[in-house]
Amino acid sequence: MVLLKIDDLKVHYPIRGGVFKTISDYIRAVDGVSFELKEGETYGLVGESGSGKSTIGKAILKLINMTSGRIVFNGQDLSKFSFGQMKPFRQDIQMIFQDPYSSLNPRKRVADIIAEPLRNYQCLTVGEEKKCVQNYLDKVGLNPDSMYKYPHEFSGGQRQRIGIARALTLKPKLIIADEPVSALDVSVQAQVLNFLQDLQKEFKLTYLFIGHDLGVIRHMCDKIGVMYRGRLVEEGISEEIYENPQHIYTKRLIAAIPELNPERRAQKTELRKKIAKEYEQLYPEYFDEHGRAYDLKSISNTHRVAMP
Ligand SMILES: Nc1ncnc2c1ncn2[C@@H]1O[C@H](COP(=O)(O)OP(=O)(O)OP(=O)(O)O)[C@@H](O)[C@H]1O
Repeated sequence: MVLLKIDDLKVHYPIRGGVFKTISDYIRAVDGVSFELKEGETYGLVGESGSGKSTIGKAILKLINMTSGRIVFNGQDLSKFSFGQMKPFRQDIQMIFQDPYSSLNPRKRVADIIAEPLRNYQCLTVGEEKKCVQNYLDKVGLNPDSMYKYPHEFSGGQRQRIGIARALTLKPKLIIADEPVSALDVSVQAQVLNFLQDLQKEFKLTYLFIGHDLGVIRHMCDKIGVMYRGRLVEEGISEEIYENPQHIYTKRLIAAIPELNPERRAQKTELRKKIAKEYEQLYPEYFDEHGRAYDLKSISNTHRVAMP
């Protein structure tokens, strides 16, 4: 069964510009993206920084307003609802954020951080709430007695587990994991990824997994959608995308994965150079006069459209 269907989603952010510094332009952060996500599946959205991945996650939760398109979750068209009307659906859709250092309120104890969603949606007694928090701490592999500690008393990986526990308390159907391991040490990344897979089986979760590391995405996802400058340029079964990439940007992503085998390393470096050249020829407007690629987040000129 299809749990989430995104249909021709557009999110254009107004930006200030022009002589009078009024809002005159838009950044087409997401520009006509469609894909669907089946129950129990993990769908990976991959793409370079600024390609619009997080914007899709935020639009699903109505944290930002979409410009046009449809987002259908569990048979309900979310695009019709206001931020307030989304409340019942927020139980079913939770988000895990990229940075475990800034996504947890440093002034709140872990018990309050994890219990916050419960307090918004359920009326539990103090005892029930405590039991629930301890249960979820245990589920994410943390000591239940640590519920009275503050976030700074935990490591990055442990903090991400606290964020995961918070996301799980309302028993969601869909979890949007926005680069959940990119801020973590490589040694901790694998632990958290495997742990997310275990939770998926236990809680029958569906993941929309956002990332830019194709190695991680391949490990986690059944299907991959490759985002490029606000558009979905390629989509397919993970292995197929990996074995036979079609779009030049997907080829670049795959060529960027480090090669451990010393014999194949030289081959890969050559391939990387060849693809870089092909890319530059296809998109000369994305490079400066020295052949350096522009940073998408800082210029975004290619996203701009004049206001009608
Ligand atoms: N609130 C905002 N106002 C204006 N522009 C924004 C806003 N948020 C994002 N953008 C722009 O929209 C584009 C897409 O941003 P987004 O954060 O969705 O990309 P991303 O692929 O998730 O990047 P990253 O991997 O770095 O998180 C970028 O050009 C960004 O600068």
